[in-house]
Amino acid sequence: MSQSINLFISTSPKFPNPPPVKLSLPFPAGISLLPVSRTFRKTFLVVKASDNGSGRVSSASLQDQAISAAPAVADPSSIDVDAVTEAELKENGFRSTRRTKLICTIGPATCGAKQLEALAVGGMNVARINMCHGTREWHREVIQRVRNLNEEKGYAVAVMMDTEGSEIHMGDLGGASSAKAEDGEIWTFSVRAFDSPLPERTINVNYGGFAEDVEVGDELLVDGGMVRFEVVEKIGPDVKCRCTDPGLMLPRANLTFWRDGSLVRERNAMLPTISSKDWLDIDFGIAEGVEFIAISFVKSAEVIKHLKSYIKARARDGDISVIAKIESIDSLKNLEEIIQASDGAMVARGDLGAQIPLEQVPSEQQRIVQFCRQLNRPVIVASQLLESMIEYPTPTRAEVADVSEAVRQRADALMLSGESAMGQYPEKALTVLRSVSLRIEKWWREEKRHEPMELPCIAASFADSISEEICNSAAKMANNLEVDAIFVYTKAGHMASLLSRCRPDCPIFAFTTTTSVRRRLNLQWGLIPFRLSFSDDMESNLNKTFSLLKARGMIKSGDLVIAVSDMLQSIQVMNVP
Ligand SMILES: Nc1ncnc2c1ncn2[C@@H]1O[C@H](COP(=O)(O)OP(=O)(O)O)[C@@H](O)[C@H]1O
Ligand SMILES: C=C(OP(=O)(O)O)C(=O)O
Ligand SMILES: [K+]
Ligand SMILES: [Mg+2]
Repeated sequence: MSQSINLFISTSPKFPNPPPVKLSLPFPAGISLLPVSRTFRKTFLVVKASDNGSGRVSSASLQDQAISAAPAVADPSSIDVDAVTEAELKENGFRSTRRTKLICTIGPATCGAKQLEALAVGGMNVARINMCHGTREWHREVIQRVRNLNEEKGYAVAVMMDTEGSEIHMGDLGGASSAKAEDGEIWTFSVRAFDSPLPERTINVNYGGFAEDVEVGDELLVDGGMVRFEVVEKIGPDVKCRCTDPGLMLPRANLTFWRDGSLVRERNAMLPTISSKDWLDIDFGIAEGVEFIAISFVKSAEVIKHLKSYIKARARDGDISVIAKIESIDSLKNLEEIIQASDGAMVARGDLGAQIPLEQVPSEQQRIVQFCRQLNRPVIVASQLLESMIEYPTPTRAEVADVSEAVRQRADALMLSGESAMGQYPEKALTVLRSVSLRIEKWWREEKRHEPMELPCIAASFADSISEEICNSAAKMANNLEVDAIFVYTKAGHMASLLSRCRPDCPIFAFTTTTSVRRRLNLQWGLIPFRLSFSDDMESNLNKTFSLLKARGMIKSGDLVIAVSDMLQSIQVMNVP
């Protein structure tokens, strides 16, 4: 197999960032590589083109040879960054890179290789698969396509698997894509197992205790109120309901029932957070090496601890981060301990809005986002951000305002659900998230409108305290000195997340040694993750990074950089040579 490489031919051993020259391996006759014994001894070689007639001595960086070679295996002498980040840095410079991360739920509208690539180009940082829908085989193929994209194009798109959870929901409508309920119609909600096709106006309910638990007069809400019914009669396993608010019901839509204005949840509160099906899905996620597992309807910290120990005993290499979905009254009650126990949280506004009054959702969102940042846990704002774009090519003004508010709160990530899974305009929706994020971030940065946030000390040990202080100080210095970027060399990603927590004005270039940590960091605010092999010698790490990034036009001489690392307790401020 012939490998193509980029060589940077130059007349100066100081490597002044010349345009790359493409060569194929093996080298043509007459070209050889020799080490240079100067500052860049470890990374630079001289190319002697003895047959070019000029007798010119040229420099090349060995690291850069891997640039256009397939980056499938982590080459110790290269740096992994994707084309989109690279182009963004080149065109717009550091300051204007996007800080808010974007998650797309993958469904029938976006599961093809081409569509996934379009989302990656459009700025998708994390692909979410929702185990409520589709088969494991289907999800496996999606994961494989995302992995191929990463390997072939250098992206660091992480995969988040979201469990079904065991709240009450409808069945799959016997294969229909939706069902329309009209005002006054009588529908049967039943726990019986039917052969398909289902009898007319019949809905399967997944929770065996449903018919026993509901009472005549209860109000039944589909998807938090998209459609409403009133229970009129119970006949064994069948519950007859009259439609009071007509609308479209989607397969597996969530069901809640209300009595005298309050959510009834005594009995279904006994349902396990992680069902037997969820455990199988979790095994699947572990086997597929997903980066994140999001747990639906978390009620307490216990279940998170339980899952984390399960993952620790099973996951092959490294961690899978556990994200707690805050979408129930119980999760709000136990918020602090749930977030402490988790590696991140999601404000799952869809189901949350079905359990608490809608007008309480915005203040809960703000509380969860702030709390996560204080505890240094990445936080995702999810559901209905651009709901109208499932059908229309432009968002409503209200949706843009909602996205802006989440960006202004400086949540780590925004998530698309139906907009990208089954909507008409997945790429357009992603573009809206991207452009609104960029615009609002710029506005708040330029006008220094961010409210400062007290960040409590969270370190569990003295060593952790040192890291935390270094990151807090480095971020403050970065703002005061108006540096172009913070560089962090981090093996497990801890220092990178501590810097992200400070939400500095400049981007954070996070260099890490493994592709899996690189992908995990891609969920966090302001981090631009690179994979790079580095040593304990900061001097050589910096030289190596500068030459690699300069060679690709991502930084230039004179740029002001602050560097920290989890190997060395120091803060360095320097201009790129
Ligand atoms: N893997 C999939 N296969 C088929 N449809 C999907 C899939 N993932 C998502 N969808 C569709 O996209 C909609 C929105 O996705 P999401 O918000 O994740 O699910 P839900 O509506 O169940 O909470 C779903 O209702 C479903 O119609
Ligand atoms: C994100 C959510 O969960 P799901 O889409 O799995 O219902 C939500 O309820 O907002
Ligand atoms: K789910
Ligand atoms: Mg939900």
